Amino acid sequence: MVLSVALLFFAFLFVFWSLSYLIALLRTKKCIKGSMSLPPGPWGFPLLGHLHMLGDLPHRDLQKLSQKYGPIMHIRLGLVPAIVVSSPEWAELLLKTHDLNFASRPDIQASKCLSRGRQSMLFAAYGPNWRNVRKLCTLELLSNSKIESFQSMRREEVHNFIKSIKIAAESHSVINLTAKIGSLVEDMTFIMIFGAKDDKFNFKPIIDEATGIGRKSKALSKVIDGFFERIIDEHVQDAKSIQGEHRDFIDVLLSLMETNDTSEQHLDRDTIKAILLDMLAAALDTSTSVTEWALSELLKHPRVMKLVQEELKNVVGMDRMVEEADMTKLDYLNIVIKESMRIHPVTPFLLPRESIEDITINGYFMPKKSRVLINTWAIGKDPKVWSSNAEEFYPERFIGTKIDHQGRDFQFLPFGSGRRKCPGMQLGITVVQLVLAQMVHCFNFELPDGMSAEDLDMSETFGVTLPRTNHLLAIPTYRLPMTDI
Ligand code: HEM
Repeated sequence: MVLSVALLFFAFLFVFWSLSYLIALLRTKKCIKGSMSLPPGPWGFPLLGHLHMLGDLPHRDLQKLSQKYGPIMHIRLGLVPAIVVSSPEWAELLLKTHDLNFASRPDIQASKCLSRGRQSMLFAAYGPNWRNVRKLCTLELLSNSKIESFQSMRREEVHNFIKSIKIAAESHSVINLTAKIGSLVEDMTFIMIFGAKDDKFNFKPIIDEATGIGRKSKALSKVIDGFFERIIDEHVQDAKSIQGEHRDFIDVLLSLMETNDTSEQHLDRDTIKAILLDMLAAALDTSTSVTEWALSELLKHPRVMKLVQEELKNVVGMDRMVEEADMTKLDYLNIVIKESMRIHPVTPFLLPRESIEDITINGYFMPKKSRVLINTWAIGKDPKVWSSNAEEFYPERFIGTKIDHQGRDFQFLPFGSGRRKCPGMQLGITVVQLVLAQMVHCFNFELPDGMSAEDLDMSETFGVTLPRTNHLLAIPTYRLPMTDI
């Protein structure tokens, strides 16, 4: 009996294996017959595809493969066809010339946890729903004037953050800078979205679930839903007393729901909750990761740190703290942030895209519903693009170039490009510039246990974002003459 069940199982597996192999083969043959071929790529197993070639750091594995097979590759992630792009030229073809065809997102585990079943933006399929939510968020939540309206909140939070580090610095303590920055970004994000930072909810497990690290949990979704419901109810209650004032994102969304003047978008409580969850997921780890990497590079490169501090001394002076208005004058700090994002892109493949229709570009056939991975990490390290010192942290490479982060320069895409480009770019950059500038202006940093700059570990861990594997630890010393901050 046991034997026949086992036999049946293996027979089923064999038939399934053969069928999927045949389908893949027929599809490839059909392309070749029509004088189109799939982009080059390594030979893969029928069911597994090329998954066995991807380890803990798939952006590095795919970079190596692209050195052999070229800047456009075809691989399979199990049965899912995937197109891997590793050059600015191909990135431009997919994200600009044929942007519409590659503007969708696949239906993956992350989209079930975040974007609440694809109702919102981050992992939504391309279509009217995504377009409407994106328009609403861009105009009502992430516009320059909205970001500006939270300036005094950011100022106060960053001041308190500096004060707390200054107190720890008095006892020459080792500070966990990663945790500190993470908690500051979290506080500012919570205040902007929910109006308060004291009633925080730990969203980490749902992000872990989205990335496949955590366990699936219906109970967790219920708890988060309960948290959102309670906060929204409190805002509805408060609405009478604040008389049209918009203190945070929830106030804005509720007033739009009430007036229903959002043209095509019918805004209901479920969509509001989906938007809130997307905003949290997109804002928390991204700005933290960019800031911790930029600070790590500064600690690893004292020459560059010295130049940033000199610029701050000249532009801001030593008798006051940095203000957001100073940022346009901090040219060197800005190229330091660019250089850090080139070497440590927050999302090494952008967010996964999915092609909408079959398409042939430059003779290569790309089937519809292909996963599209733009390996910005590999593009950032390519000596053909960035010269032989591509691996080196050298901010001066940006001097005299017009390369910026807007998504028009395809060798540098920290916020993506095209229709799905990051709508929170301005907010993200504002937060990173302010936090980094303030920390470096107010403190000198020493590595713990007499560690030298060269010995600072720069390992990364792959997930939705690419943070440091080990938290950044350092001993700060307050460097401004003014004592009262
Ligand atoms: C420095 C910080 C940030 C970085 C480096 C960053 C980077 C990115 C990248 C690479 C993408 C994918 C783009 C693509 O597929 O072409 C993205 C998408 C997105 N980001 Fe950001 N981001 C940051 C901060 C933020 C913030 C603060 C918000 C909002 C509060 C935000 C909201 C979003 C959303 C909603 C999407 C999905 C857009 C869509 O699919 O239409 N991001 N971000």
